[in-house]
Amino acid sequence: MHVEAQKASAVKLVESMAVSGARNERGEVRIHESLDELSTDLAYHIAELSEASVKERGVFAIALSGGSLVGLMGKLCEPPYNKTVDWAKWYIFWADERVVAKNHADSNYKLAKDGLLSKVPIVPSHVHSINDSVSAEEAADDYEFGIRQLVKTRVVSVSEISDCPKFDLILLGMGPDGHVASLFPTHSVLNERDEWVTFITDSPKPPPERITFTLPVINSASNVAVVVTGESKAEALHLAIDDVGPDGVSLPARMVQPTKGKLVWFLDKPAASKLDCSQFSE
Ligand SMILES: O=C(O)[C@H](O)[C@@H](O)[C@H](O)[C@H](O)COP(=O)(O)O
Repeated sequence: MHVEAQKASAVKLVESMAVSGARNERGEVRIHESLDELSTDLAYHIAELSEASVKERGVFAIALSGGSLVGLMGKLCEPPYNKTVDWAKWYIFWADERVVAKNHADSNYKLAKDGLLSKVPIVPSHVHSINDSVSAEEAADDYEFGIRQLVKTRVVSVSEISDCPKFDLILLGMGPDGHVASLFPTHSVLNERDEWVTFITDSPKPPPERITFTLPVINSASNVAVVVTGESKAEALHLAIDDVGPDGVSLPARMVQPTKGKLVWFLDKPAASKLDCSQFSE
């Protein structure tokens, strides 16, 4: 099938899906019938944002996370997106990374390389992975320095309201405890306001040493997509999205509140099972 025809049939497929899309002040919530539909919708969303960003800025600066997210992005490697996405304009970053060697099974870089980056024509010099041969603290400093250089050359734009980089898209997963990136509940890094990238050495989810974007950077992005699947996340998702008063305030996922950017939650039904859908408007 011709690429344009493939693109048109991808649009039709997404339009025909029974995704319940709704919004409250926590952003747009898209609940999917199956993981297959979620993956289809996610690939479509990312491809659309890439196209818009390349048109506007000539580049697409995207930050990934670890966990199940990369597997759920798999449809980007298939038609039509493997051909229609302008891969040469992509610049890849990590919203968080485990401080391990790049060939280690725990490496978020390795996960993305094996599952996505090696399957599409990304320019190798556009892949901004961490320096894995130094301490977590040095790796965080080094990563922030690298981003500062790319802000100067406008590969990453800068927020008009905070002194922060403005990524075109930051993709996050969420743990059953409500953590996003490597920002875990009650951890002091949740209060970090000065650094763009910080580090932890006591992650409750192994491995312990990690670097992570700080909340000001996440909340300065043009777009944030949080991808959450499975029943084990249902309670945390309820606290992150519903109007739960003070119960939710300290949950990292609830602190994801882009100042000017767009927030979209990609959920499957089990993850969304405890949401109070009466709060949403179409
Ligand atoms: O490196 C990491 O550990 C992550 O970036 C982390 O924040 C992950 O996204 C969530 O823990 C969700 O992971 P799952 O989707 O696999 O549950």
